[in-house]
Amino acid sequence: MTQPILKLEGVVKSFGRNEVLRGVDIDVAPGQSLVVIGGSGSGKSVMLKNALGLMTPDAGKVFFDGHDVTQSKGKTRERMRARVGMLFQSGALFDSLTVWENVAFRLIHADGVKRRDAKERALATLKKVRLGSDVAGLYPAEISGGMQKRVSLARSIISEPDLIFFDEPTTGLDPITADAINDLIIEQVRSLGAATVSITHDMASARKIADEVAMLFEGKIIWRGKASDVDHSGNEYVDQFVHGRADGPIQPAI
Ligand SMILES: Nc1ncnc2c1ncn2[C@@H]1O[C@H](COP(=O)(O)OP(=O)(O)OP(=O)(O)O)[C@@H](O)[C@H]1O
Repeated sequence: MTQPILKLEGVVKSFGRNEVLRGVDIDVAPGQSLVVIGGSGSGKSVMLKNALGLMTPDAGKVFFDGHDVTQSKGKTRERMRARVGMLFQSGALFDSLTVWENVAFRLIHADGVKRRDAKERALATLKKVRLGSDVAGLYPAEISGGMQKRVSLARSIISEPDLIFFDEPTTGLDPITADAINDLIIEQVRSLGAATVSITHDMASARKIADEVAMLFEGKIIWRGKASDVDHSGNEYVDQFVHGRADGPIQPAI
């Protein structure tokens, strides 16, 4: 089997008595697209943060391209981050920077690329997500939510990463704009040949962008399979979730 680009092995994370992750095992092959589904508060973001190194697991391991990065800091972690892109929930753009400065942020501040060259690359990347140079000089507050997501997508792909994390990429968008974002994600991820790990509540998005779907429930991955099998998984938890039923083994989070 090909070496996974990302692998979580028995990852455990608690906050006080709240045992959020209770042994998460998951791996993603290069170029593959995995979508992790799960209810509100099930620990999807915590899982992502542990994978990215923004949180350290209490137990278990995180491997990036075969290297154990669980405890890595400094240069080793930076080397991993250089190969990873991230689209945060709500876009997380810097309000005080223009669109192109947001897109080029990593190039200027981490990679030491000259401002002029970084701008050129930012403009080329914005073009890939169908945003013209007229938008590049605007501030995030001056563009729509759908455009902000496109800017975030451009920012996540500018370094041509091998692995991209998408945290709720379609949240807050109408279904048509969400679908256009999904199309852009698929197009750009394919052209990079990157692997992706996405977390979402949006089943339309999951169905569209995933090769495989995994479900997180009570701190563990309880099902994993092809996206095309998600409607007949034979798992009552998955079934309840994908059909959005309040009745079933999963209790609504209210
Ligand atoms: N830094 C933190 N300190 C304490 N508790 C935290 C922290 N981060 C997350 N949690 C807790 O971990 C649990 C899982 O949260 P998480 O945000 O991962 O859920 P989620 O599945 O991403 O939810 P949603 O789909 O609603 O975004 C919650 O109970 C949350 O309160």
